[in-house]
Amino acid sequence: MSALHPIDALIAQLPKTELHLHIEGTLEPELMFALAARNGISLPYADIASLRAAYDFNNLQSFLDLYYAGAGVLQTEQDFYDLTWAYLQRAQADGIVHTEIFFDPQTHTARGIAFATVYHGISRALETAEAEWGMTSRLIMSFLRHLSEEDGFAVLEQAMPYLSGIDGFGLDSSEAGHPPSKFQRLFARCRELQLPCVAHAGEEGPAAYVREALELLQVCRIDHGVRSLEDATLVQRLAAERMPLTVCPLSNIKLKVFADLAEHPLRRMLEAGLVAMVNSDDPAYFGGYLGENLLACRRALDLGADEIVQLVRNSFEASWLAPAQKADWQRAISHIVAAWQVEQAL
Ligand SMILES: Nc1ncnc2[nH]cnc12
Ligand SMILES: [Zn+2]
Repeated sequence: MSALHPIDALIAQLPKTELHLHIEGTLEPELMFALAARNGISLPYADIASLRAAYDFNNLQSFLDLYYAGAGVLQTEQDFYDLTWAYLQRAQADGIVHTEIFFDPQTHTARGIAFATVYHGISRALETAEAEWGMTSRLIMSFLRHLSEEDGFAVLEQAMPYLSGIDGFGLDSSEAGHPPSKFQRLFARCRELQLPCVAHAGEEGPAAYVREALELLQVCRIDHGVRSLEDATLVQRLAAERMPLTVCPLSNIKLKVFADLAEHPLRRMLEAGLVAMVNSDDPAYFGGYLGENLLACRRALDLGADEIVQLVRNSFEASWLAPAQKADWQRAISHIVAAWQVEQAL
């Protein structure tokens, strides 16, 4: 067996935060089958291997079709708890100390599941992780952009009793043909509620959608944003504003945004001064959680320790942790890097 690469050892030791994770995208095939059995639902796959074999996507939409169908096994509050708890256990094993997760309530309310069922299941797991391990989290309610703005207003109304446990709003699902401008009034309402907004933009859609997300939705982070690189003026602006871009490398490869990880622009994004960091998006479908994304990028792009540390630091900077907590984690990173450097010098 070959020895662990020294930078991979550093990746394992660093405290990490994840800012772009769809909880429904953490539904592993094993849990999907277990919940289907528990709820008397039959899946159109003979077994786990044939389900996994279907995870061969051509683009975002081919993934979303499977992802929304898979979420159909989530019925009860306990199901949402079990889903979230399974992710949190993996996150803890991955060295994640803080996570900001998306949930897509419309995926569930459209099937007759109450908003409260979804919300309480997820929040109870997040509270348990904080009580048991001190893992902090934020919960981001995301609107489905393939649905109408009116539909978004309707789910926002259902969310109102739970707003104290919701930390921000997002925009996801099929990007092409559903520009941020479609949700300008909805996001204006979200901002009136004094909560931060983020949006998927520039994943499959053009750089112009990133501009719209900034200008029309006034987001404080761009999810993905990789196609921003097609517009040099936009890149300069994103860098000057220190606008975070929550990049998801393995997701981009599985959804064929880039042909190969070696062609991924992550390194170029850092070189351009962008506040980019690595996230897992829908790890059960894309073949890797956060640590695996970092390891795969390190290998494919030959990232050095400085770049890995920059990505991890960017993630804490862009998080919604309080400034004092961010400073504590940045100090912790400095200590770990210093100890790692001493070890390397021996
Ligand atoms: N990568 C992605 N892009 C857009 N919507 C999503 N919903 C879950 N994953 C997504
Ligand atoms: Zn996403």
